Amino acid sequence: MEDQAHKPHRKAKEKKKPQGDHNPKAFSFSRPGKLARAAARSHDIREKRLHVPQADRSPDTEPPPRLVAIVGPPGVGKTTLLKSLVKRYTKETISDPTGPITVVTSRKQRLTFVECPAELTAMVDIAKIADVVVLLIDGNFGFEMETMEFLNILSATGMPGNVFSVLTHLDLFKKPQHLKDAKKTLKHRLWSELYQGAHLFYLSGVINGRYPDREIHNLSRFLSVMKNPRPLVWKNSHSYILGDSLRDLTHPNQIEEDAKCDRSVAIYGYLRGGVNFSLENQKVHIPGVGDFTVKRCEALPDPCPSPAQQAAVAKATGQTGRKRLDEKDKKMHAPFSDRQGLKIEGSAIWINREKGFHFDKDAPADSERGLGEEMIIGLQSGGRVLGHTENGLQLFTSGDRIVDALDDEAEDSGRKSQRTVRAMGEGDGYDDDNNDEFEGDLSGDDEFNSGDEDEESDLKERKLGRLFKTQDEGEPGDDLEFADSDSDLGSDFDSAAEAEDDDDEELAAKWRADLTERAKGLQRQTPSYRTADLARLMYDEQLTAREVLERWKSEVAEEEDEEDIEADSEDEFFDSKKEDDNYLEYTSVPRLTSEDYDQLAAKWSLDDNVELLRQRFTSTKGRSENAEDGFEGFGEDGDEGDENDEEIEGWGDFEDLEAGENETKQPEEQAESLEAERARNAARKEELKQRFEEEDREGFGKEQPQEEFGEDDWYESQKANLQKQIDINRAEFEGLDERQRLAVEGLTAGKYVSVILEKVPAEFILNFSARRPLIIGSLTPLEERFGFLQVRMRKHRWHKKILKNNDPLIFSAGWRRFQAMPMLHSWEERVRHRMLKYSPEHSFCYATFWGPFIAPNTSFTCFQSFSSENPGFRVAATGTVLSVDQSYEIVKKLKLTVLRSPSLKELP
Ligand SMILES: Nc1nc2c(ncn2[C@@H]2O[C@H](COP(=O)(O)OP(=O)(O)OP(=O)(O)O)[C@@H](O)[C@H]2O)c(=O)[nH]1
Repeated sequence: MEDQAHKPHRKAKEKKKPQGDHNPKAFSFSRPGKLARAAARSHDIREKRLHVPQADRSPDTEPPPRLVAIVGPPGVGKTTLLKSLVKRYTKETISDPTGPITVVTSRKQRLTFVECPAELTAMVDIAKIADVVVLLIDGNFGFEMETMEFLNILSATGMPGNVFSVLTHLDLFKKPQHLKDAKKTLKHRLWSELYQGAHLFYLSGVINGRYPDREIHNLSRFLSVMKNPRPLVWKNSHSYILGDSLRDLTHPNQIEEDAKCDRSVAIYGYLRGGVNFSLENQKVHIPGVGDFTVKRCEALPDPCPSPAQQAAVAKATGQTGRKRLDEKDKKMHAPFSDRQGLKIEGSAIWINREKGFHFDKDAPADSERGLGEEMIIGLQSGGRVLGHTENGLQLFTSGDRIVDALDDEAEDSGRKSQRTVRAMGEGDGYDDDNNDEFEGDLSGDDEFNSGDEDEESDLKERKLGRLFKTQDEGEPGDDLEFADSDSDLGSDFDSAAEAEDDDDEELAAKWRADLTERAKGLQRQTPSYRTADLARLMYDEQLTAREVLERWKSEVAEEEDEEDIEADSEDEFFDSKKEDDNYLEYTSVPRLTSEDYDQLAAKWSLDDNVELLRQRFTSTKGRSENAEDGFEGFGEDGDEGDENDEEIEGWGDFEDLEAGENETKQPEEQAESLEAERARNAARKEELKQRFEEEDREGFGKEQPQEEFGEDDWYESQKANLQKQIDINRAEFEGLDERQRLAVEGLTAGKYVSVILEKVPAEFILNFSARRPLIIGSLTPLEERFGFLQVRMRKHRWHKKILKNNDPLIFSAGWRRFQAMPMLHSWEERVRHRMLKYSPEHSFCYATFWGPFIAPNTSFTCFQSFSSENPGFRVAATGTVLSVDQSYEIVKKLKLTVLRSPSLKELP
């Protein structure tokens, strides 16, 4: 056979030779858009972490229970939710929860629930202390004024890390589609108020006076597992207590003699916040009551310890503790509340169900029993508590028997119809027809057509926007109106308010008269020294030394003003006052007499001296030949010469002058004093060196390697530094015994304490209601003083009225709520503050008022009235404190501010 002809092999494809350095496809992305988004997101997440590092002030021991505030409009279901949550955590039923209720929720965690009444004062106070906010919204009605007010107060005072919103009354929707729509709209509205993705829970219907267990379980899981949010600056720099019980310690005889006598009061509660609380003489403020000095503060045993805490105690004392959080471990502390028929007053009468008192009720009847035991057995007969007796309870012999006192609650299955809400005031732009229509829509009226887009959008608009309708037209616009004279203030504002204005004018005039006196007094006491002004004047070549000092102390103001300003009595307000003999010791500026001025003038007239002084500030060229002087920082370049000596001499002279010595010295004397000065400096340097060496032994002064930090490393290193300081502080206290430590360090957060206050007005006790939060907030030394505060504030866009200059406003700043009359002004051309007649409509303005000091950068909210009869949005303005001082300059007339320049030119 002939060889079979094979099909020839196909020629292999020639491989493409790589043409460039790399394959461009290998380095491209399949979906660049997605990648960009992913990169942006991971960058965002990284950036989020980078807050200004904050010292972790959480206590070493058990932290205080987290404070969960339940907030919402009246009748929205706050009490129902509180009861449901307490039942969920403790398996106990509280018929009338009042005041803070602390419950153990897990092995290490406890929560304190507090219901915030729908009063503005309570909402303002609670916003300052809440760690977690549960915001109740009637899903059937929509957002109400209280909800929006509270959210705005929260954002102004500092939003806590966790705000959970809960929609109630959802069972009142008849059609599922309406329910779905309402949920969706409310969710989006809430997200725009809080943040995208804010948690929203739904509670539908009330069974036996509580919300359905499954839904409560869901909410409670979130409450239990939430993370520790970043503490707010205000809370981290103050300590505070939310009082959960109160006792009047005043002797009964004293009250009998005079019912209105000042009381001694003990308030109990968990200590919270970032700073320690002194055992004695701690200055505190109770919102709504006033400032007090704590007589004594004592740490008490924790009435509601967490299982972990109990286990730790058991371990320390040698007893074996339980490992699991079983039913018996579930605890509650609610002294103000009525628990299962037993009212507990104060912490003195404390009955613990598990461990309070044990007796055998089945013991033979003839066995000896105390009176208390017999009463309890009587109550317990048949296993029923008061109100559960079959025959009912008869209070008076002739009275009816109350049989179903508690049955109402058991059968409470919620409302059958939509709840009525706070009515809007007249003129808010809604007629009744609209309201009716709206209610009908929401409660599932048959006419509602979910498919009709127009109507749907109408629903949304009405539901969300009806309470916050834009202001009427014709209100003053954005243009700023300046106050040119007193008569301008209020003259052309509102004809309807004219009569009121007249009164205001009178009051304002009176107030201003007082103010002038006060300002004078203050000016005399504590002149305001601003270093920025001093620096500006010092470098003004046209001024002599004397003029600089005088100007700085504002002495020239009076002379110049006399020429330029009309002789208006009120203008005295802007005059600076000459310094007086009441020169307070705490001023940091040396006192100079007129003799000193002459000496200084003589000295400064020499060009050399001026030049030398200039060098001091503008170059590092200085002395260095005498390293033993201890002034190494001034010059490293080794320039030697007489000039430097003179320079030092010059400073020596200045110091001598302070001591009152004559400036004109003989050269020998000068040389001598120079030697003495050097010797002194050498001694000081030696002492410093020794001190450093001592610290060096502990590794403090060691040469720190100059590290190059990356972005993250730098952040971490700052945090590590803070932690190091905390560790040093802790180590410092560790050597002390317990009592000493308490006396020096004070009580740390997490302790259950009693605070004893004296001279508390009787009205506090007489009008006390456990439903309102009782807060004790510590004050820093600055916050005890009064003076002028300069703030930047903005009228809230939902507040209907614009704010008028000098009109009283209620401020909520720090712990305090106080009324003040802010003088509104603008910061013109960065040179002067000029008074305004009214607040600008949509932008910030400045305001200055007399009030209690507060640290700059603290934010505040303002209200015209707290009254709930006041329809509309009550938050009038929000802002931040810029500075505090004893006097400020605000000009009223433009003339005042331009006049100075010609007089400056005349100066030599
Ligand atoms: N149908 C229905 N009724 C509810 C719902 N939530 C609460 N209620 C009822 O509304 C009434 C008022 O509830 P509360 O819990 O007392 O409301 P509150 O917010 O504590 O009221 P104030 O303390 O007066 O501010 C009670 O009768 C509840 O049964 C709900 O989701 N659906």
